[in-house]
Amino acid sequence: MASGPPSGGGFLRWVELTGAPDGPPRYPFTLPVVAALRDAGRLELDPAVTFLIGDNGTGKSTLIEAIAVAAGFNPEGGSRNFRFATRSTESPLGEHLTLVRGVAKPRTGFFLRAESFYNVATEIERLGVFDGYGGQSLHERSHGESFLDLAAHRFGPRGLYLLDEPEAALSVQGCLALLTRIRDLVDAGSQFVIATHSPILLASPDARILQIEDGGTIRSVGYDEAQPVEWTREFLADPQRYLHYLFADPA
Ligand SMILES: Nc1ncnc2c1ncn2[C@@H]1O[C@H](COP(=O)(O)OP(=O)(O)OP(=O)(O)O)[C@@H](O)[C@H]1O
Repeated sequence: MASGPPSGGGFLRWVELTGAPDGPPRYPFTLPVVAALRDAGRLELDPAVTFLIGDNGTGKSTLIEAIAVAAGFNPEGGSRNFRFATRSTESPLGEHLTLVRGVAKPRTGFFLRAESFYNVATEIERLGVFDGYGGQSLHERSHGESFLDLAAHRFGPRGLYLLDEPEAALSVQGCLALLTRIRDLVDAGSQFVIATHSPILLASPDARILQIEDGGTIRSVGYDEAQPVEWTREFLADPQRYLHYLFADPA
């Protein structure tokens, strides 16, 4: 591991929303977070690690997919060389985003979507490129093992990594392993943008945490005020009290 503070890659500096398709507004241009992005003018990214957090349905996947498409990744995930499509459901948001890039270019990169990772594993099998992924078909590994294989073997220095809920398959130990791997890759000049609900991943040192709030506003928050951290802490401090209220018969 390198000494000193993590530097990150700084490949993507910020994201701007420029325009919208003609005609009546449709998904994703109807999402409050998209309107908030337009009003804000730009979404500043950290040179090392940026998290997107927010409740279910606030638009984190939509945003990260659009950033991935604008950065040249396959909307279903994979490296920039992947061009397979099992079902075209990507939104047109990526075509309307402008990515303002830093001076350095990433040497490699990957877009990981937990929900379509099965299709990425199938594509890796079809291409027969197991060596870069730990030497074994990812279909022969558990869901969590395959995510960790990917991070350990396919992710490398000076990479741009866009991850959508990578914790979906991971145990607490798995999240801690990924946290360590992210830290090492940041020290080796990589940049991450990660949509997550995981209070463990959010502990990534010096990360920028962008929280999508009610009404779609995007606010930069500290670790302790990040919703997944605050609410998980409150629940774990007294689970019985929460269950009492949750299961109470409505009066
Ligand atoms: N292809 C689509 N067509 C229409 N609406 C969509 C489409 N995909 C997503 N949506 C809607 O857009 C909203 C944001 O979805 P998105 O998946 O981006 O949320 P999210 O913040 O990633 O949620 P989660 O935390 O549950 O993964 C949701 O209300 C969803 O129903």
